[in-house]
Amino acid sequence: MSSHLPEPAVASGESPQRQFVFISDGRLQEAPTVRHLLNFLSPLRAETPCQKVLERFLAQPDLYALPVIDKESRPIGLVDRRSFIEFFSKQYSREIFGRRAIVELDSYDEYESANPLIVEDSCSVEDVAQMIIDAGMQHMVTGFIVVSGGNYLGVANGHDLLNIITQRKQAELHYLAHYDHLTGLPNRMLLADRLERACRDAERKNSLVAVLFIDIDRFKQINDSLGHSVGDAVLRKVVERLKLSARRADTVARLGGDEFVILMESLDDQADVDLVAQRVVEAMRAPIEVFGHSLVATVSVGSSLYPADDTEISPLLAKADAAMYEAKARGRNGFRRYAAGTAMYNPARIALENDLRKAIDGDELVLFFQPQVDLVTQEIRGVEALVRWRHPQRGLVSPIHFIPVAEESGLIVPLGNWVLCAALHQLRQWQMQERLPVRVSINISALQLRQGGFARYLAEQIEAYAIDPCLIELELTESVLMHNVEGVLQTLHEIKALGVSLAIDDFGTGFSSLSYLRRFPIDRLKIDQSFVRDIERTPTNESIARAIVALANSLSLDIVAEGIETPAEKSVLEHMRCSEGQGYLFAKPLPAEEIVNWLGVSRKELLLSY
Ligand SMILES: Nc1nc2c(ncn2[C@@H]2O[C@@H]3COP(=O)(O)O[C@H]4[C@@H](O)[C@H](n5cnc6c(=O)[nH]c(N)nc65)O[C@@H]4COP(=O)(O)O[C@H]3[C@H]2O)c(=O)[nH]1
Repeated sequence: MSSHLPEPAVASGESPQRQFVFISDGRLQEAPTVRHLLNFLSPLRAETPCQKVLERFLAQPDLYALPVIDKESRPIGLVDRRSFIEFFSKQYSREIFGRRAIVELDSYDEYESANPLIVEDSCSVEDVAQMIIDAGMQHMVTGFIVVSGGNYLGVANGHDLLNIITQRKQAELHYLAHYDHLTGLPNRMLLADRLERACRDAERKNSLVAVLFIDIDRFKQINDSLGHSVGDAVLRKVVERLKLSARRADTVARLGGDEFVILMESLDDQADVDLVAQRVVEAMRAPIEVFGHSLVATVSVGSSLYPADDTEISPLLAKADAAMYEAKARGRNGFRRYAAGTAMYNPARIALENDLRKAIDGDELVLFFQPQVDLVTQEIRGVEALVRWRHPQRGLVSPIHFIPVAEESGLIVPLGNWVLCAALHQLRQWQMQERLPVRVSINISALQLRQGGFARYLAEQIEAYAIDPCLIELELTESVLMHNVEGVLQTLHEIKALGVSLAIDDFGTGFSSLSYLRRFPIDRLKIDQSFVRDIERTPTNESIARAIVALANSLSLDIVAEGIETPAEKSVLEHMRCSEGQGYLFAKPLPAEEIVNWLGVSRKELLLSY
């Protein structure tokens, strides 16, 4: 190792953090190593004359740094373009030092070389990301040297590293959002997606799609009497048998609890559905052996058919569910097809839907507001309106429980309209009291936006409540932008023309191309709270949040980080120049009157505490 070039930081692949898995399309893969990022770059040798180094930099303007190796091909340093060129730009330096070897340079004060990072090719990308964050991010720009057994292989650059980490994180989030943890089966969300695609295909090909709804008979008894671990083991065994009963191309999904669906695509004949349903019922008759117990877990199965029974996704599932209930009512352990006379019977769900309908018409819904604050000054910049349901029996119900029911039943449209009007009404109150002249963000669901005339409805409400439109922001999820692009684009332009701004909620979780950001008239990105959680000790979260902030800056978009719970999370985001934040650290969602108090009292405390 030369004494002239800086001491490199060498990282081996033996780090204990290497158990990461790469998840794509539901399959587990090995964690990628830096070998995936390798670019060959012919290195310099310690004795290379300075003039030659300068010539290489001039010939390749996109090189940030050049690696230096010794006679045994071991990296000994890195020549940083900026400091080297700055040094050489002085005419006298070129003349005096042009023919000297690079190793002789560091006796001169002007020359400062970058401290290189050298990593073994077996090192995981997560470990390298952590090292780069620990070292202060400069290697994101200069890149790092990759070695094998200490010998020079090539270099890798920070952009490729960030890309691969972002992709992995998105794949992990996609997996968590679309697959069931216990069984590894597609979950309700992925099923809905596949069902929608299958129906579109069927329409083109003039074929059929079937939904088999499967529920384990008396599963609750197994769980209650033998415990959850036995229950879980039974569920896994049931899944094995369902997979064996289904055709190869069918999707077996878990809706939750003991409910499963088999989605059968590209069918020509209802008889195929009956066959698979019978196979499922038969397959469950043999006892299941778990933890020394021999249990029989029979199932009830109901089916519905696209397009004969329904052409919409939710009713199609509901009809298969209703047929399954009929099979249960007829003594369980059997199969029923949906028919026109089948009672649409799912008591819990129907009760919730009915209650929600009444809640929208009555006065059980309330809006809470959560502050969005400037991370540097702690000034309030806006509030997000979040709906709550004060149920007479169940108490305060979280939107997590009733928004999905509202979406599936179409009740989200009247509910969303109620939220919009209530938020504008509140904004008007604050304006009149000269209390809170801040932006109010309102969540808008895809179905609402796709209703014809949404922009007109919005304009009418803005006029009715006499609100300055620049105080209104609509929050959309990435998925809203993915379907019917032209129609959505037009509506968004109409909304923007009113002077209302638009934000993308839960940004980064949508698994979508970023190119739409340029196409759609978006004003703000909200970094999803999953990237904010423990950001100070989770390198992937930090890299992604940093990438989102950089992306927002480069497209001149505003940015808010969601779900900030700790001073450490806030501090990391503040340092990466994320301008605004929202989260329990500042305030939980609060009723309208408490927000005003919060402004008066808590903000002073906030100012003192950070
Ligand atoms: N763990 C943690 N959570 C935090 C923190 N700060 C805020 N949150 C919660 O994160 C959620 C943020 O809202 P969202 O992403 O729009 O997610 C919302 C939104 O998708 C939906 N939602 C709520 N209100 C409406 C509405 O009026 N219309 C529509 N369409 N959806 C709504 O329900 C979701 C859940 O709402 P909430 O339960 O109010 O949950 C809120 C909020 O209470 C924090 O520091 N830590």
